[in-house]
Parts: sequence; structure tokens; C-alpha cells
Amino acid sequence: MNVIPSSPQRAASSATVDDYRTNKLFRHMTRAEVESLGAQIEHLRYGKGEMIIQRRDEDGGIYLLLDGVLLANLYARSGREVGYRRILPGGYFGEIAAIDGLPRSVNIVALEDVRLVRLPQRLVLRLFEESPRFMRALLEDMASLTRALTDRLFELTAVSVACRVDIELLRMATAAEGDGETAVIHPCPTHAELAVLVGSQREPVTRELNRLASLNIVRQSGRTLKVLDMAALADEVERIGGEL
Ligand SMILES: Nc1ncnc2c1ncn2[C@@H]1O[C@@H]2COP(=O)(O)O[C@H]2[C@H]1O
Repeated sequence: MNVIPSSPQRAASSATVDDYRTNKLFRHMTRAEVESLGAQIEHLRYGKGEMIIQRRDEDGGIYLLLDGVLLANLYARSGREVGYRRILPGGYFGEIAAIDGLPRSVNIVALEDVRLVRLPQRLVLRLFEESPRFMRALLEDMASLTRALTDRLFELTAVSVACRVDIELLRMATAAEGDGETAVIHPCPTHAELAVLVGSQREPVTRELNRLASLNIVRQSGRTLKVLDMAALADEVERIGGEL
């Protein structure tokens, strides 16, 4: 993606505590605990393509996403982009530098216009000391990040591109709304964005999506991808899983 210099705008503080109370980071905290943070939280907006965090930046705040989609990524010297995960509304980022006090580990780029709230570092440090519920959510999510990285390392080392596409779709579909048999991924990544997420190029990704569509496993229309048969998608992962 083409990254443009960032010029965050402080959003009018029209966002209320209800806008961020349901963020994943606060899932174990009481409403009163979250409300007490209100005055110390900054509201920000960034435009599509802006880099919100740059690898090696020194700052330890945590950001909560209200609207829009973000990507955690890195660029190789050649310009090649490696994607780690998309962050959707209700998600958060920035906890790694907040915990270890070192520079930022990856970039965070806006794939669309986004609205965020930022917990400044001093507030995060206070929550580390005073809120076991806050710490519990952070620790659970760090465990889940470790598992995700282990899976991803395995997939990049031992699994074909087609299968990585299927696995990524299955992951997104499982996290999306659905009835267990079908699911709607919205907004779904473009083929180029999906390629960045699975460590490949756009062409093989498009080939695999066309193959899944021809089997009536997925149907794409604009920014919405419907998984018509979750069980069949899981079977595809199982069937082609070993091929390199
Ligand atoms: N491999 C990864 N997968 C998903 N998110 C990540 C990954 N690495 C870093 N991040 C997130 O991106 C953020 C960048 O700033 P931090 O290093 O402070 O905290 C990081 C995490 O919130």
C-alpha cells in the first residue's frame, strides 16, 4: 500500500465512553473503571494510507480503534511489504512498547480513514499498577499473539500459498458474524492486501479465490466476501494442507 506522511487530527471529543467501553482491551473492566479514564483519553483521526505508528518510534501509548481498518506491517529494503494482521473496530494496538518500554515493533498503517482513541503512556503505566482486570486482558491477548505467530511461522515454512489463503479466510470467517455454517467477511481485504497477509503475490491469491468461488465455497461482491460453506473451506485446508 502507498503510505503517506501522517498528520493526525485531534478529533472533537464528541466520542463518548460508550464508543470505547466495548473495546476488547476493557473486556474485564467494569463500566465505572472505564468511565474513570475518560478525561485522560485523546481522540484522533487519520486518513487512508497514513502511518499511525512507525517501527522504532519511541512512545508507549496504547491505541483503541473505533472505526476503519488498520494493518500491522513491515517493509523490506526492497520495498516488499509483509503484513501481520488487520485490526478491526474494537481492536487495539501498541501494547508491546507499552509493556517493554522499547521502540515500536512494527508499523501500523490506516487502510481506510480511521477514528482512534489513545491511552497516553502515563495512563497505561498507572493501569499496569492498579488494574488487574486490565492486565488480565493484556496477558490473554499476548498469549494469543504468541500462538498466532507460531501458527504463521509454521504456515510460512510448511504450507502452500493456496492453503495459506484458505487458512486466512477461515480465520477471518471464524472471527466474523455468521451462523457457524456461513459467514460474512466485511470489509474483506483486497486481493493485494490478502497477498501481503499471507506472504505472497496477488496473482496466486486471485487464482485461489477464483477456485473457491468455482466450488461455491465463497462468493465475493465488492468489499464483502461471503463464505457459503465453512465446513467445505475447512476441508480444503485439510485436503491441500501438506502440499508445498
Ligand atoms: N506480529 C504481530 N501481529 C499482530 N500485531 C502485531 C504484531 N507485532 C506487533 N503488533 C502490534 O503492532 C504494534 C506496534 O507497536 P507496539 O510494538 O507497541 O505494539 C504492537 C502490537 O500491538
